[in-house]
This record gives sequence, structure tokens and C-alpha cells, in this order.
Amino acid sequence: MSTDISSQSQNTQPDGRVLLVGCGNMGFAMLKGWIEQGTPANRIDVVEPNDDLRQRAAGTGASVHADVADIIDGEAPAMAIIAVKPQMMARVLAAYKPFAAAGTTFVSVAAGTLLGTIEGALGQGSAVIRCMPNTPAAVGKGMMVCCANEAVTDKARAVCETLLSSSGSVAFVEEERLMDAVTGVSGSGPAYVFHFIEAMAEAGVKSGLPEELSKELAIQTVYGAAAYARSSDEDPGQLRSNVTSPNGTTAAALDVLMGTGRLRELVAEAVEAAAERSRELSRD
Ligand SMILES: NC(=O)c1ccc[n+]([C@@H]2O[C@H](COP(=O)([O-])OP(=O)(O)OC[C@H]3O[C@@H](n4cnc5c(N)ncnc54)[C@H](OP(=O)(O)O)[C@@H]3O)[C@@H](O)[C@H]2O)c1
Ligand code: PRO
Repeated sequence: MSTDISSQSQNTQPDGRVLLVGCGNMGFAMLKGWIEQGTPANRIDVVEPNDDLRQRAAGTGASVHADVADIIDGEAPAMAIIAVKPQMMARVLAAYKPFAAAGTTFVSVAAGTLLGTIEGALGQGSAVIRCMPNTPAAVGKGMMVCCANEAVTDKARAVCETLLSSSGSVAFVEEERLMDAVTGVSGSGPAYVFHFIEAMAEAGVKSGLPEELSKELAIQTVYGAAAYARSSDEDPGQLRSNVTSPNGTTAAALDVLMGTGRLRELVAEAVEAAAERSRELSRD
């Protein structure tokens, strides 16, 4: 399988402007990541109809617009990132066809919307990259997995990688069908981890800890464990084993979490449910 993972910025900047269409939860997380990691705000345009969200985007220094009509007659951007709901994609893409014809590379983050569907809406031969990001992009710690169609040039792919790498790690997959499982693991994944943090914090309160302290312990433990797993040469199973003294406290807890049909099966079921929903969206 051709899967290329990189967390390094290449020295490849867009030749023109960058356009972000939709600046809600995911769009804003990416925008924040780009700007905080050094992409000049004066090279970014944002189209977002919601007044409050548009003002929030304006706070980053990017140029903001309420409607495509404000920009469509201007210079075509080098790259347009589309971050609207999957159900909005057909209508939104139709409005950006002139940019596709002028050579803009489109990057869609919509779950389940296929490369072929996007290319069909923009015009055959349009350059399209599907990307599944996640919201830790807001702090430069996202996981951005991409899949490009044949019209995407090597240069555009490199530019996309440079831009996205300011939001976190970037991987490219060649087989589009993998995007469903990617969505189940890293796209939706932050929600599972946030839920785990909630559950840990609530459990701490039940065991007698003050609420604020319990929340801090849960967050710092997940943060520290992830940072340690990221930097360690040992795999997560070994790191778990290193915490687990024979007949100790961790073993008592893991007997609960790892007993028959517990966390591992539950997580597999959750990831598959997300992947299946992604497949369903691609058939809508
Ligand atoms: N949230 C995540 O963690 C995540 C992760 C990976 C991928 N995604 C994908 O990212 C996309 C956006 O998700 P989200 O959670 O960010 O949704 P969201 O918070 O609802 O953001 C979408 C934004 O797009 C705006 N919009 C609607 N029509 C538009 C138009 N014609 N031009 C420009 N903007 C328009 C919406 O405004 P209104 O609300 O006024 O309609 C909204 O503010 C989805 O396709 C999703 O699958 C999300
Ligand atoms: N958020 C989007 C959803 O829930 C896509 C991945 C994360 O559909």
C-alpha cells in the first residue's frame, strides 16, 4: 500500500492565495493552525455566511467574505479548502466552478464525499484532494490524511502538504476506500478521546476528588500518555505493560477494561460504525 506519512513542512508555498470555504468547527481549527504556525493571514480569504463565525475568522487577520459573489470575479486562489457539511457540498461546489476551470486545486474535508463526486460538480479534469483532518489541527497537532485525484500535479500535492502540515501530521493514501476507516480512527477519534477524558474525570469525582482537580488529572494523563507514546521507541502495549505492576493497582483496573468484550471490542465497534456512516454518506 502506498501510504506516505510526513510531519515535516516542505519548502513549497502556494503560488497564490488560499481560500477557506466554511469556517465552522473544522474550518476554524484549520485556519487557526495555519496562522499560528506561520501562514501569513494576508494571503488567506474565508467565505462564511454566519456573521458570528465570520467575525471570529476575521479576528485571525484573514480577509473574510459573506458570500462567494464577493470573490468569484477576482484572482483564482492557488488552493481552495472546502469545509462545509457533506449535505451542502453539491450546492457550494457549483458556485466555485470558475476557479476550478482557472486551475485552483480543491481540497475537500467533507466526510464521505467522493473524489469523483467533487470532480463531477467542479467539472471533469478538476484537481481535487480529499482530506480527512481532525480538530486538534487548531493547536498544530492534527492528523490530516489526504487522497488526490489524477488531475492533481506533484507541485499542488506538495503545496497542499506544506499548508496542511502547519496543522499537524500529514499522510497521503492512494486508495480512496481507506478514507472511511481513516474517518473512523482519526477524523472522529478526538471525540472518543474527549469522551474518555469526561469519563475519567467523572470517575475521579465518584472516587472522591474535587471536580476541577479530577478534570485536570484526566486531561494531563491523556496528554502525557499521548506525548510519551509519540516520542517513545516502545509500542503502546509495552508502555502499558510498564505501568502495570504484577498484582498492582493498574492490573486491577485493566482486568475491568480488558476483560472479555470490554474496551477493545467497544472501540472496534465504534470505529466501524463511523466508517460505515462515511460509506453511507458517499452513497447519498
Ligand atoms: N468537526 C470535525 O471534527 C470534522 C473533522 C473532519 C472533517 N469534518 C468535515 O468538515 C466539514 C465541516 O464540518 P464542521 O463540523 O466544521 O461543520 P460546521 O461547524 O457546521 O461548519 C460548516 C460551516 O460552513 C458554513 N457554510 C454553509 N454554507 C456555506 C457556503 N455556501 N459557503 C461558505 N460556508 C458555508 C456553515 O454556515 P451555517 O451554519 O450558517 O450553514 C458553517 O458555519 C464537514 O463536511 C465534516 O464532514 C469535520
Ligand atoms: N466530524 C465529522 C462527522 O462527525 C467527520 C469526522 C469528524 O461526521
